[in-house]
Amino acid sequence: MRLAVAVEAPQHTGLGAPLDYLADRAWPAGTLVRVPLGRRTVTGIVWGDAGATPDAGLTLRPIAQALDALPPLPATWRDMVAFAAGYYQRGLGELALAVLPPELRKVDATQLARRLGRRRPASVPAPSPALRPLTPEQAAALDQLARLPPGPVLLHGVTGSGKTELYLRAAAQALDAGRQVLVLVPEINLTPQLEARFAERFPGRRLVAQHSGLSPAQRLQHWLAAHLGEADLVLGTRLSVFTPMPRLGLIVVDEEHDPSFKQQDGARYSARDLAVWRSQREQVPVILGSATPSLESWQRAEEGRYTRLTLAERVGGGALPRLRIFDMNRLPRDRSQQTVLAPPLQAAIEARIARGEQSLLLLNRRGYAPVLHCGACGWKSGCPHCSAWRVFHKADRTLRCHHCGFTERVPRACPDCGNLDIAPLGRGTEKLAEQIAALLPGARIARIDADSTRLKGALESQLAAVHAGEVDVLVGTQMVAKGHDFRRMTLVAAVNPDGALFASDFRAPERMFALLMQAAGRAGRDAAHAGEAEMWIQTWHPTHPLYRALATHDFAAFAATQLDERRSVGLPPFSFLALLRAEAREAAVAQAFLADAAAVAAPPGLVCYAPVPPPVARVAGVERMQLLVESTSRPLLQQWLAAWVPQLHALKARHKRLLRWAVDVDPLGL
Ligand SMILES: Nc1ncnc2c1ncn2[C@@H]1O[C@H](COP(=O)(O)OP(=O)(O)OP(=O)(O)O)[C@@H](O)[C@H]1O
Ligand SMILES: [Zn+2]
Repeated sequence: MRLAVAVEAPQHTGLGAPLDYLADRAWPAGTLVRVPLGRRTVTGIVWGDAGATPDAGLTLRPIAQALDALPPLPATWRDMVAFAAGYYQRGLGELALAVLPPELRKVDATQLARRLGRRRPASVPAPSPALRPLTPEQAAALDQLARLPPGPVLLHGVTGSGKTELYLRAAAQALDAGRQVLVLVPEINLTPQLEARFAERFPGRRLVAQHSGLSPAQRLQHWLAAHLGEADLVLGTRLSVFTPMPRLGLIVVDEEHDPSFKQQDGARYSARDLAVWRSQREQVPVILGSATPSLESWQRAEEGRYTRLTLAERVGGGALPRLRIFDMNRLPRDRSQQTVLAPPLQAAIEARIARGEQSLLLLNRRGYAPVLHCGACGWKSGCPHCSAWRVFHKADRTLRCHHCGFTERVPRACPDCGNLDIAPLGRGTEKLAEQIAALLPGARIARIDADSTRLKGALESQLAAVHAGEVDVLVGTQMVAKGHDFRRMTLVAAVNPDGALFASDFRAPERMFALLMQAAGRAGRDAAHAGEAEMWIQTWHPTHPLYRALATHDFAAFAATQLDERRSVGLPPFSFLALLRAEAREAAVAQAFLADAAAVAAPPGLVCYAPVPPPVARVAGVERMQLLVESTSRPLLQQWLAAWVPQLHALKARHKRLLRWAVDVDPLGL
C-alpha cells in the first residue's frame, strides 16, 4: 500500500506537499516514520493515504521504519500545521518538521524507545498554597470568564493589576477539570519568574518549559511529556504553540502585543494568531493578556469579535506612576554644559537612593556609542558588509556590527587619515551607566542588556540582585522594561525616547507607547511606595500627543487615535499585508526579480507596490529589496498568494543570480 508522508524538503525544491511511499502496514496518519529521501534517510510524518493514481513511471520507495512507540500526532495538530503552512506560504513538510523538537528528527526507533523509557512517573497534585482573596475586579473578571461564550478573550489589565493571578485561577480550573494548560510568553528572560509562580501555585503538578534556551535533550523530554499527556502545564515562547497536548483545556498568551510572537525567518508565523486559531479548532478558551494590546486585537474587541475584560486598577490600591515630562529645550544650549540627566530628574533619583528605593533608566540601545567618528576627516565606523554603523563597545574595546556580527578591535587612530582623536557619537547603555556612575558617586549601578547577559545564568543573577535590593539604579534596554515585578522601584525614566516619534515604520508609535507603558509599570508596584512613583520622559517634543496619552495612562484614547489614522490611510488592521523579500549580491538582481513578480497581474482589490529597499538594505554583503502587497480582504490576499507563490518558484529559475526570496504574511516591520 501507499502512504503520503510529509518530509522536510527545502522550499526551493518546490516539494511542498507530502511524498508517496510504499508501506507494509496502514500506519495511521500522524505516525513518525524514517524514509529515504535522495541519498539520506530522514524523519517524516504519515499524512494520510496517497493519491488514487500512482504517477506512471515513478518507482516508489518503501518506508524504512515506523517510530510507532510514539502515539501519532493528533488530527488537531496536523490541521494546525496544514493551516499554518497554507496561510504563511511554506511547504507543509518543511513546517511540520521544523516545529518538532530537533532531537526528535534525528532518532530512530531504538533511540526513541530508550528516550521513552527514561520518562518520569506521572505527577501527583499536592494541595495548593493558601490563596489570597481576589480583588473585586479580578473576581468579576474570573466570574465572567467562566460564563463567556466560546471565543477569544482580550484581557486588558493595567500593569500590576493582577493579570497573572487571573491566569493562575483560570489554569487551576482547567487543571481541576483534568485538562492541560498552555501558556505562551514573549521572551525567555520572562519565563523563569512566571515559571516559578506557576510551580509554586501548583505543587506536584508537572510543568514543562519549551524555549530555545533548553538543551536538545531537555526540549525533547518536555515535548514528549506534553504530547503523552503527562505534563499538566506547558510554558514557553512562540515555538510552543505547536506543542501537541491531548488534554488541552486552556491557552494563555501573556503580553499578547509583543513582537517576539512573530517568527522572523523560515515560516514567519504569528504564535499569537495561531493560538487563536488553535483555540477555535480545539474548542478551548484562549486568553490574550496585555496592558497595551496590539491594535489588531484591540480592533477585534471593538468589533465584538473578541470579548474584552478589563482590570483598570492596580492590586492593593497602588497608583500608576505620575508622568513627569522634562522639556530638554530648557537645558542650556551650550553642549558642554548639558548632562545626561536633567537636574530635576537627577535630584529625584538621589532622593530615592536616600530613601532606599530603586530607579530604572531605560535606553533602548546597547553598546557604548552607536558610532565612532573622526572629527578631522569625517570617517565613521561603518560596517564594510552592511549599510549600518558598527557600534562601539567599550568594555572589550570592539566595534561590532549588530546586523552581521562583524567585530574588530577599535582602531587606535582614524583608519582614513591617522588622526588620533576619534570619538564616540551618541550614547548606548554602556556609556549611560558610566555617566550615571560619575553623576551619582557611591550609588550602586547595574546594567542589564543583551551584552551583560550573554553568559548562561547571568540574567538570573543580575535580576536577583535587583530584587534583593543590592542595586540603586538599574540601566537597561527593553529587556528589563516588561513583566518584572520589581517591588522597590519607584522611578522609571526614558532618557531619550524621541527617536520612535519620527520613525518610518507605521507601527513605531504603537511599539513605543507599549514600551513606555510597560516601563512605567515597573514603578510603584508596591502600594506602600506607590504614592511617590514617577515616570520621567526627557524629550525635545514635550507636547507630542503620544506623551500626552501616556500622561493619563489612557491606552484606549491612544488606540483610538492610532486606529483612526490607520483607517484613513488603509493600514492594518484595516488592510492585510504581505511582503515579498528578495536577496542578491547586487540590488539590481533583487529588483529585477521583484519587478517581474509584480508584473503578474493582480486582481482588483489588491495592490502590488513598487520594489523598495528595507531600512537596512545591505546585510553581510547581501542586498535586500522588498515588495509590498496590500488588500482590504484577507481571503482575497490569501487566494492571490496561493496562486502567486508557485509562479515565484518558476520565476526564480529565470533569475539565476537571485540568492533567496521569501514571503512574509502579516509582516510586523516594513
Ligand atoms: N488578589 C491579590 N491579592 C494580593 N496581591 C495580589 C493579588 N493579585 C495579584 N497580586 C500581586 O500583585 C502584584 C501584581 O500582580 P501581577 O503580577 O499578577 O500583575 P500583572 O497585571 O500581571 O502585571 P504586569 O502586566 O505588570 O506584569 C504581584 O506581586 C501579585 O503577587
Ligand atoms: Zn555588518
